[in-house]
Amino acid sequence: FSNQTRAESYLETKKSGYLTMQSYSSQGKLVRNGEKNKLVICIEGNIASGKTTCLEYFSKTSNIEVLTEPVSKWRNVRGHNPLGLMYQDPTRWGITLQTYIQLTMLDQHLSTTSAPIRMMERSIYGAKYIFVENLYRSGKMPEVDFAVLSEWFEWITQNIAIPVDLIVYLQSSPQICHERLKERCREEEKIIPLEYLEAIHQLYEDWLIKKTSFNIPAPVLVISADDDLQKMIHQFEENREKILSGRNV
Ligand SMILES: Nc1ncnc2c1ncn2[C@@H]1O[C@H](COP(=O)(O)OP(=O)(O)O)[C@@H](O)[C@H]1O
Ligand SMILES: O=c1ccn([C@H]2C[C@H](O)[C@@H](COP(=O)(O)O)O2)c(=O)[nH]1
Repeated sequence: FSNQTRAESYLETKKSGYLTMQSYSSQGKLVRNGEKNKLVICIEGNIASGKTTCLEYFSKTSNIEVLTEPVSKWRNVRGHNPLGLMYQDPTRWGITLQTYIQLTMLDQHLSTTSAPIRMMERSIYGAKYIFVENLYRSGKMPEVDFAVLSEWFEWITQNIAIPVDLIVYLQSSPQICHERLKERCREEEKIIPLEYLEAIHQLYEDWLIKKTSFNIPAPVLVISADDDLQKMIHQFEENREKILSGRNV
């Protein structure tokens, strides 16, 4: 079998219509059915930087489908709470949470939408390059767990097309995020110290501003996110054209 024939015969058997091999995938990756011409915008940023608030604002625009992070799944998978477990004991449960997050993010990237524009909260890339990386670098993820997660990530990104047209980076100071996080008062996050948000911030800056750490899958539009809600809405409006055209120029 050539790659294409093998994939097609597998998918014929699967009969899900979810993924298919199509000729326009020049790299021979599996691609989503019927999603070729749709724009994908990912909103990245620290915890409590205002991503959900941004998505909620744009959800009122017609022709946009908004996909918030499936945090409810991360807090309850068949009666278990991997998010809470990870914060209690990151060394033991980091891989459990991040494996599940990788799966749910992939599922969101591959889901089909009727709208021509899809706006997603974070991405499979952010989960790996920021959160997995942070667990590993801080010594809280054993090397074998990091290796297994990395193998999974590389297989997925090398074999499945996960197109992103624009990354909107909500750049915020860790202190402001910490204040907002405390106000939001999500039970599992009560133990998050400022240092954790500072580490996440640094990884985001290295990835999307300094561009020194990992591959960036799309152009980046930076929006300063420390302002109050009124000013944020003003900034969203100022950047509306760029965001919805999927271009940062
Ligand atoms: N610009 C803002 N100014 C003040 N509070 C904000 C602002 N944006 C969001 N919030 C509040 O901060 C908390 C975190 O915002 P949220 O949108 O949930 O962040 P994220 O999705 O990035 O974790 C929420 O309680 C939200 O109402
Ligand atoms: O890959 C990931 C993504 C997110 N998380 C954690 C961080 C927060 O506690 C929640 C939700 O993130 P928000 O930024 O508030 O949307 O999930 C993680 O540990 N790993």
